[in-house]
Amino acid sequence: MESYDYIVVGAGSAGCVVARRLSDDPGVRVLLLEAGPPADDFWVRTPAGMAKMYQSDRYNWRYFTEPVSTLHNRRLYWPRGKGLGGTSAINGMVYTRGNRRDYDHWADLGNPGWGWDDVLSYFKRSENNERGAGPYHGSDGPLGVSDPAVKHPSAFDFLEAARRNGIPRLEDLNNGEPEGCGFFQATIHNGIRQSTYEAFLAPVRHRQNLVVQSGVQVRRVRFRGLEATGVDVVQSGELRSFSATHEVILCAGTLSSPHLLMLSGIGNGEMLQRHGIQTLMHAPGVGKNLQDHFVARVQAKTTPDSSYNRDLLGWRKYWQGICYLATHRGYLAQAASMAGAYVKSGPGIDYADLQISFRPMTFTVSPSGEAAVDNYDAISASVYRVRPASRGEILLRSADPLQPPAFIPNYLSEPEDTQAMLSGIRQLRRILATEPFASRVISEIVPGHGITSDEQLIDFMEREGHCAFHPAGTCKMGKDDMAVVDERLRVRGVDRLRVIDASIMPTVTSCNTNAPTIMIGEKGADMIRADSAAMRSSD
Ligand SMILES: Cc1cc2nc3c(=O)[nH]c(=O)nc-3n(C[C@H](O)[C@H](O)[C@H](O)COP(=O)(O)OP(=O)(O)OC[C@H]3O[C@@H](n4cnc5c(N)ncnc54)[C@H](O)[C@@H]3O)c2cc1C
Repeated sequence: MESYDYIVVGAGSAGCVVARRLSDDPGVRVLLLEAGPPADDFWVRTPAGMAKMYQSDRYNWRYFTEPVSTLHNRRLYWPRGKGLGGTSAINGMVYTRGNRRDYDHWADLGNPGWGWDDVLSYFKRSENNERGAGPYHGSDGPLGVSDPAVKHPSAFDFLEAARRNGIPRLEDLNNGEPEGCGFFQATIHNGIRQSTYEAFLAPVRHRQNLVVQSGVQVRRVRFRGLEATGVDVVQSGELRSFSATHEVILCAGTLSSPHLLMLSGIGNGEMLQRHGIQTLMHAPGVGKNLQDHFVARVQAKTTPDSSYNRDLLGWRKYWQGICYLATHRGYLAQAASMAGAYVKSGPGIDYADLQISFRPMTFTVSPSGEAAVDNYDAISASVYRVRPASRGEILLRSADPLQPPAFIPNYLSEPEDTQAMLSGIRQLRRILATEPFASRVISEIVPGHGITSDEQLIDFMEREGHCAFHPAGTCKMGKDDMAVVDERLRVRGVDRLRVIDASIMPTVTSCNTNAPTIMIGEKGADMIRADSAAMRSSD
């Protein structure tokens, strides 16, 4: 059996960072296993390619939730990256960190070392921000972060209208205390998407001590007693195993890390038994505490100069293509949202609990799955409650590792989420109806002018709302009985096994989740190295 010091499972936002940082030490041998393919084609690297990635058979697991009873039993589409870079290779590239109080709260929950002052250095370490280094930013990390390639005039007007609604303009939405509006930065460098593969791993692929294997699906973790010793995999239809002399590290993401734990006998004992899996460790928290951001959108038809839809249609689309190829700028080099705001849903809220995003364009997902730009001039803005109260879960459906588990998100199951969203939609509409933005709007098309009462807006959310694709929390870090990992991200109750990805968040961050997950990867790798050094010195 091939043997390595560390086996990292899943080459996504966190996994590529962990593999890179562990392999910085030439004395250790690292194996990174990824179920999906290499993801280095033109459309992965080109920001506008996100439209093709959205339902790609090749780079996307294309999951669906179970019918959501609070949303008229709709099954929501849940894209997830599959390939080197994972979801960072298909996401919207918006670079946000949330609020310092998110992390201070993690520390208060019994996770020393995770407060904002502790994690800030890891955000900075990962980052190569085109604005240069500063108190909140780094400039010599692997991950390129940049301002929008084009700042559209209607985005400036959106921000001015927000300001006139009492939302202050911020130069940096990642200052740890965003309460205001501004332009989003993006994980794009010189017009190229910064998947964590592109940023962290591609530059070090030549390392002798780093082996990256794509097309390898891990089926379960192997154990000797309560000690993880390696993994069983399927590779090209064949079953095989790899051994790890130091540790196995699960970085398979919020939807798959708990699944792998269950398949390995770590989970709710009763559920495991029902599927014929022998319980190694009864851990009732595995798959619980699922949190996600639920989104409502407002769209409006606008004057032609307010939207860049027409720049992506007809002959102009080819012109944009030529500009992109020549300069790596223009509308093909944009992230999913251009500008946004963090606001409170009501007077009694401690800190901003709504994120608003604005884009001077619109698209429709066709039945074939491709997102196509609309052939009229329009803008889109959306809002979600960043700290939802609703909790979902992931349940095992089968002992067959190739069958996905059941995803039960329970969106809007807590009335306070619905109330906050109502406030969000109303605030968003107010901004769009304020000058200088107001005179750009011809008519609202979604939800539509007639939809104004609470009842109508709730019905709209239940029928049309979707998710922001930020599931987190299913292997939460903490000390209580439902915690799956401790503050050093070690799976509680067993040895030599960690989880390092978005699933360890005890509460989802008040923002998009890619940058926080990269930070978790940085900090997790650091802890592994520190623990290993401490062990060597005590030998
Ligand atoms: C469409 C979309 C848009 C988004 N937009 C943004 C955005 O603009 N900004 C932002 O901050 N966040 C965004 N996100 C969210 C963000 O990208 C994710 O939170 C983040 O990438 C999660 O990282 P992760 O490491 O936890 O998991 P992932 O990046 O999903 O990595 C998990 C990896 O493990 C692999 N894997 C799973 N199971 C196995 C197995 N059994 N064996 C081997 N490999 C396995 C998967 O194929 C995958 O590569 C978006 C997400 C989506 C889906």
